[in-house]
Amino acid sequence: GHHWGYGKEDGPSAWHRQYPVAKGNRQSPIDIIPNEARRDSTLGPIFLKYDQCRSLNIANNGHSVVVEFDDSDDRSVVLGGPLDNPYRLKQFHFHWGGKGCEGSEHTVAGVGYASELHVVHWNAVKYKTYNDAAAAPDGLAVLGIFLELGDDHRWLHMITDALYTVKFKGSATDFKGFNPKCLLPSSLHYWTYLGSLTTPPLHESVTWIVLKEPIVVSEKQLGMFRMLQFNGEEEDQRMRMENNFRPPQNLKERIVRSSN
Ligand SMILES: CCN[C@H]1CN(CCOC)S(=O)(=O)c2sc(S(N)(=O)=O)cc21
Ligand SMILES: [Zn+2]
Repeated sequence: GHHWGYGKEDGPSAWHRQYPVAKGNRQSPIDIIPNEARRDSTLGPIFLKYDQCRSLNIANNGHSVVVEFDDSDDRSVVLGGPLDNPYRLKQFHFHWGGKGCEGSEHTVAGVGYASELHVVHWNAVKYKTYNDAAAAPDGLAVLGIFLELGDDHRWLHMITDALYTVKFKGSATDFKGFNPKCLLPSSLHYWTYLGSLTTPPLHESVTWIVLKEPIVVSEKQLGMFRMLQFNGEEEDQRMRMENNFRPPQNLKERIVRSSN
């Protein structure tokens, strides 16, 4: 059927037709205004237990490039902060702009970053399957990490070197031994709020944990993501994968909390 995308006809402003929750009360991303975030002393630090994580593959799903993990046990989890129990690492992926344009989904006081990394975790304590969790109000916890342009990132090449193997939608290749810990900034201070998936089906199932400190990558490294294509290898129309971000949505009756 007519699939959603990021173009003029099938992009974020059209998603509400097939996914009415797009106009819901806890949609993501949002513009985060630091001065209006509530500093909450009951908010403890987050802990990322990734040392036993097992990456499986890297894939192009026609919307982004995704690295998936073995989530058959609690070997790699995020816990603490706003979370009532550990959430299991499932995958990470990116959103980015066109050359020289902003491409993050969350913005900070109206300012976007070049890109945004999402590390997706699910509540396997309360839900039997990932699919169930993805549709439940406390089902997912996504860590958002901003990417700003500067020097080369010393570990991102492990991902950009693999991008040529997943150029087209529907391609996937083995990607073992990658630990997302190497993509974290030095500080784990964060903002947190209740939101949604930023792509269809836009389920309002995400506790967002957005790190305040960006990581730095080079324009050259980020440019490698733009070699990816939205289309499959067999499709005539070649569409460069870029600007795969949803703009900020209405905060409605929500508050953003800030870790200390
Ligand atoms: C292209 C499809 N993207 C989604 C696929 N999934 C949802 C459905 O799964 C059963 S998901 O849970 O892996 C996530 S997380 C995520 S974001 N940008 O908010 O972090 C988007 C999606
Ligand atoms: Zn995302």
